[in-house]
Amino acid sequence: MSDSEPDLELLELLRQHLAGKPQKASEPETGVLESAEYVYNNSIDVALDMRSCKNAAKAIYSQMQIKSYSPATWSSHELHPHPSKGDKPEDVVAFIFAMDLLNFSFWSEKSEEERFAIEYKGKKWTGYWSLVAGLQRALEEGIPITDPHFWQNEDEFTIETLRHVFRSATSEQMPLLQARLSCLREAGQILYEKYSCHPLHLITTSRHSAARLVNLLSDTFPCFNDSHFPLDTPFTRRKPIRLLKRAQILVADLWACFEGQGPYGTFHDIDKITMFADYRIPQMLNQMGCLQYSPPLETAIRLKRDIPSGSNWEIQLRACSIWCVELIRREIVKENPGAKVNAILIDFFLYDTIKEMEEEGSETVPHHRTRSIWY
Ligand SMILES: Nc1nc2c(c(CN[C@H]3C=C[C@H](O)[C@@H]3O)cn2[C@@H]2O[C@H](COP(=O)(O)O)[C@@H](O)[C@H]2O)c(=O)[nH]1
Repeated sequence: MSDSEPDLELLELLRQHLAGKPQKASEPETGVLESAEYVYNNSIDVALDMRSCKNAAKAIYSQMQIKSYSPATWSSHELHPHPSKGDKPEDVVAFIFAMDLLNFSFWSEKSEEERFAIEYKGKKWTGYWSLVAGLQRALEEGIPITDPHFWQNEDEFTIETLRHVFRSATSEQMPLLQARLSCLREAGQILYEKYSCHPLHLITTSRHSAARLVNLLSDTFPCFNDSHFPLDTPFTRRKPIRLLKRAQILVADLWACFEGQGPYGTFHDIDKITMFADYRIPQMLNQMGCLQYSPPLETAIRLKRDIPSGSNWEIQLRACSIWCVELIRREIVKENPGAKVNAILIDFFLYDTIKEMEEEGSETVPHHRTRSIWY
């Protein structure tokens, strides 16, 4: 956490101490939506087309209804663990924590046949699903890849172990393998020091607040702290731009997996979670006409040029996408009072839809190329 940011937990404790009695401390906020709106209001390379957003809201909501999108959609994916599939809840929590520590940067410039892929259950899995398949396969092979004790064991858990866990069915290896090892090592050390070596204790510390858990993750684990002071940028604000993609998707995965219930899925403020700023949703929003690029940015994306992590373009792409999904969400709720829709379910729908389009080969503009551990 940067020095200029107040420690929300400390502020809460201070308030209660000064009051001499526990009082309802102000509910924590993640600051992501505020960051997104700020960047949107200062963007010159990314804009939102309001008519397309309005049309998208109608189309998205009707499709979500037809496909009955709900938190249960999460466990319907064959690779995701779930108590109904015989997995112990505590093991599911450990799986989701390990998965979202590593849930980044699977894109490849190779062809569909040559790109990094994991063979599991008789299928070749690519992208995000290669991560899930690799973790499931490792567990079946008796490698405790979701156990923070194992992550700290420098003799047993080496780069070779991780290479084996994510061994590819093609000549291309999983990207950023060393960075993934560092994420697990760091998280294992911090969990050991502060949370009795299990992510369960992080969740109980958050007292069923999604925002507090997101802040806890980004304040405690540097590899979850997806905040940036944009580089060459007109943004003059003092505070970092908070996007917190993997911290937020971790909370969302817990909420969706446990369907908003029980000790690990109940979050009274789950609607504070925004869309997860990755490389797929901006692509889908652009495909729907909602997100518009300046000519130089459009050219860079179409030519698949590297767009550096933390750069002005990249921050605008990700933050404006968060704001775009927020406007779509507001439009859906305005047109359908009482609709059971939040940014998480809209996001899940958009991700699944762009993946179907990728499968059908109907993407028209590529996703942007940024190689980073943040998404
Ligand atoms: N915003 C957003 N980003 C998501 C997901 C998911 C998968 N979530 C599942 C859970 C419930 C849903 O129904 C999904 O089936 C992965 N990603 C991100 O995308 C990138 C991987 O892309 P590709 O290489 O093409 O697979 C990478 O940054 C990864 O972190 C999502 O839902 N939303």
